[in-house]
This record gives sequence, C-alpha cells and structure tokens, in this order.
Amino acid sequence: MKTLIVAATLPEISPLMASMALNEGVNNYREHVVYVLITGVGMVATAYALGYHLGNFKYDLAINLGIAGSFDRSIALGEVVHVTRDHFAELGAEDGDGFLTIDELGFGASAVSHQLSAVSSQLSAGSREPDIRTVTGITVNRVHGNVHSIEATVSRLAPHTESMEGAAFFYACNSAAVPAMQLRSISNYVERRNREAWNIGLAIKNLNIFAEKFITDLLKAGS
Ligand SMILES: O=C(O)c1cccc(C(=O)CC[C@H]2O[C@@H](n3cnc4c(=O)[nH]cnc43)[C@H](O)[C@@H]2O)c1
Repeated sequence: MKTLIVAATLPEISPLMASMALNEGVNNYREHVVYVLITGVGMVATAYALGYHLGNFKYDLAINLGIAGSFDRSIALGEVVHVTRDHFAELGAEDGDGFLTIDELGFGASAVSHQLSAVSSQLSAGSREPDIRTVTGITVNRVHGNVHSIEATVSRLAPHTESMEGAAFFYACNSAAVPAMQLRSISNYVERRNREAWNIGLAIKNLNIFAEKFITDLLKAGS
C-alpha cells in the first residue's frame, strides 16, 4: 500500500516519524511505501506542495495530520478529531454586512469532503474509519481572534474546528482522485487571541499517539 502523510510543520509529526522510523520524503515501511510531505503552513503552501507532488505520484491514501483550534467547548484540548468536511470559509465576496460564498458567486464549491470510498479494497471498513469524533472544519488564511467575526462565522457555517490547511488538502487530493482523510488534535479554542491558553504540546502528543496506532493498524490490515 502507498500512503502519503501530510503535515504543515515537522514538529507536528516528528514523534510519529521517530516511532515509525520515517524520514521526510519516501520510506519503505515493511512491505509498504510511506511518503512524508511537510508542506509549510497555510492553504497556498499546502496546495502548491500537494499539486506538485500528486502530479507525479499516486497514493492509495493521503492522511493530513495537524493541530487545530476548536469552536466547540465540548471538545477537550488535546482531543483528536476526524475532520470529514471542511470549508474555504473566506472564499467569496463581501456584500455590505453580508457575505457571498464562491458557490453563490457561481465560481465553484466552498465545501470539500473526505473521500475514502476508493481506499484499497484490501482494507476492511472498520480499519479505514477512525473511532473518534467526526467534525466539520473551516480553513482560513486569517485565524479568528475577534469575538464579532467568530460569531458571524459560527452563525454562517457552524464549524467545530479551524485550521489553515484542511480544505486545501481535501481539494488537492480530491482533484487528483487520491482517497483522503484529515486527523487533527485540538491545541486551542477559537476565541479572542489568547496564546497563553494554547496547549500545543498536549495536542501534538495525543495526535502522534493516535496516528501511530491508526497508521500501523491500517498498514497491518493492508498487508
Ligand atoms: O499565534 C497565533 O495566533 C497562531 C495562530 C494560528 C496558528 C498558530 C500556530 O503556531 C500553529 C500553526 C498551525 O496550527 C494550526 N492551528 C492551530 N490552531 C489553530 C486555530 O485556532 N486556527 C487556525 N489554525 C490553527 C494551523 O493549521 C497551522 O498549521 C499560531
């Protein structure tokens, strides 16, 4: 099986890489190929890196791993969630106090979803779907840190989580017909910017523990 692991920054997945003995780039893991792609932060960096890479290589599955903010206070800091649907939340046009999405402008779709149906038929359904909370995310260039803009986004899209890459990851993988899933661990709540309240260490620790078990189980099932 050929698996692509995608993260914005190296520190977000270096514990996983150490425990599975993976390097950036191509790796042989047992009888599988695992490629680790570090894209840089944000949609532009992610879209470029994935567009370039997926133009040359084909995968059975791409997995986006990273930390995220949560709008939903019932999700604990450090909880790992499965983002199955994501939105380009800022893509569109202002219309006075309102907002017209890219869909309403007639230029495309602002929502993108995970695609797992085409994952190798060798894998059972149970081993493909992680047994964790399923959430809807938004992806932004400008991270929310203002109570008024947070209220407006929540009433328009009701997202659970926010990242700076997720929708671009889905868009690139869907465009290249590569099955894709996004797993994120919550490092902070989306609120008036309050960096002291973030727990990036806990989020990275839990993300990597979860990802190692999930990916090694997946590759066992896919042997
Ligand atoms: O200092 C800040 O205000 C700040 C804002 C956003 C992200 C950072 C980072 O250092 C991490 C970049 C990384 O983390 C993801 N992330 C984590 N929390 C959020 C969030 O609340 N909203 C959007 N993205 C978030 C993001 O995907 C980046 O890759 C610092």
